[in-house]
Amino acid sequence: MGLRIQRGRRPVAGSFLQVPALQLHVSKTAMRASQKDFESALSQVKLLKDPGNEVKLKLYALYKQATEGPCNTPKPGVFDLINKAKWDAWNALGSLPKETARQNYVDLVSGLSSSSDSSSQVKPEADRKQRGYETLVVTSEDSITKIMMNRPAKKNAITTQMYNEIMLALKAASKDDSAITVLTGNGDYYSSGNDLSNFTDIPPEGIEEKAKSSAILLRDFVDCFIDFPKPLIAAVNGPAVGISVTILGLFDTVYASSRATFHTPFSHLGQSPEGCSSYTFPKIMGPAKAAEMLIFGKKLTAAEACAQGLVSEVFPDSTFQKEVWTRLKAYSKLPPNAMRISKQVIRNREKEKLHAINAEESRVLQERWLSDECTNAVMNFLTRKAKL
Ligand SMILES: CCCCCCCCCCC/C=C/C(=O)SCCNC(=O)CCNC(=O)[C@H](O)C(C)(C)COP(=O)(O)OP(=O)(O)OC[C@H]1O[C@@H](n2cnc3c(N)ncnc32)[C@H](O)[C@@H]1OP(=O)(O)O
Repeated sequence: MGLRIQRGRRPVAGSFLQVPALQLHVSKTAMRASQKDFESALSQVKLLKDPGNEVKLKLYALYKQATEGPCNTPKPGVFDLINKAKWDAWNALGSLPKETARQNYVDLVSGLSSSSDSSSQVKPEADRKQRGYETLVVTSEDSITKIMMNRPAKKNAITTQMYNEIMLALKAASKDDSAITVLTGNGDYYSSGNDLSNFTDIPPEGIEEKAKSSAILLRDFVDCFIDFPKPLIAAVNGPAVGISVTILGLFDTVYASSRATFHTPFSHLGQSPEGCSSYTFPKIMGPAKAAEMLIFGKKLTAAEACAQGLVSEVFPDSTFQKEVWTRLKAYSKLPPNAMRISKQVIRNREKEKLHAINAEESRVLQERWLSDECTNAVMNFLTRKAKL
């Protein structure tokens, strides 16, 4: 039997970041005295830049308290992470009077507006930042588009939202005027791979439907790397796990910090290889070394990954950023059309094959996600019984 995490209510689409108070409408039960202020705060909040999940939870809780009074809905199940966090925040307000909650909401929004006004006097660096991404920081400078995974507190685990944002960023980078594109991570990890809480966001249609849509997402995600037309470089700033490792076989160059490790523990997770690694890894490092990684989950150091051809060059961690960016700035000055055409010559004859492999790996994984082996491994992580 597959993972059957029941959700009390229909899950909010996507991640919590897309959801909360920002989209709520004014309820008829809002208080008369400062209804205008409250309505104006509700409009204002939609214009603010993302205040972060913690503040959004506060806004959500105050809104609910102001419009409905004390928390009056059943506590969501333990795996219904998003709704449980929202419920906890609302419930924590206890019997706070509606009027006070409304006033607190207005005060909170007003505080956020003034801090966002002062930060809107942007520095030049902020200008280069592309807006609209919540899980990434995307910048374009010196003919380089840099896509940085930006969930450092979660080791840059890849949520559904992050998969979608990476696809958007790659599509934009393929059309912008940069010569090369770089993927990297913020914080101590490059990425811990698929965010295992993706398994808890089960729609009312059930786990099979979730597995089906996830296989489509995975396939589309990997297709973007297969089709990316410009030189694509990974700057692996720290440990890399799962899909963040497998897709490296689709990059043109991989630079690693001496602190990086490369780990694909698919069997441990009851899963199977993706990112075309079932084809690229044996080709890069030979079938025996690839099997140790992909079947037995052997973790490679940066030096080992370099010796086996997955990594182009390893830099000491202390000078990693400086050395890599100096190198990349030099490369980005090369004639962009020549680089793009060279990439096509190197990669194009494999493209059709890679798409077929991606489709097959995604199909196999769709079944794996419904297996007991996978269910148990994910549950063990989510209930804090196991880590890699
Ligand atoms: C029905 C099917 C739906 C599936 C949808 C799938 C979509 C496509 C999937 C494509 C296939 C991809 C496969 C993979 O990538 S497999 C690899 C998955 N990754 C892992 O198993 C890593 C799990 N994490 C860990 O083992 C440890 O966190 C780690 C060793 C990485 C770091 O340990 P450390 O002790 O240093 O740090 P913490 O564990 O305290 O981590 C800090 C916080 O970050 C959270 N975290 C880290 N990694 C993940 C993750 N991958 N998923 C979810 N959360 C993660 C961790 O829980 C901590 O959070 P808190 O501070 O809130 O406790």
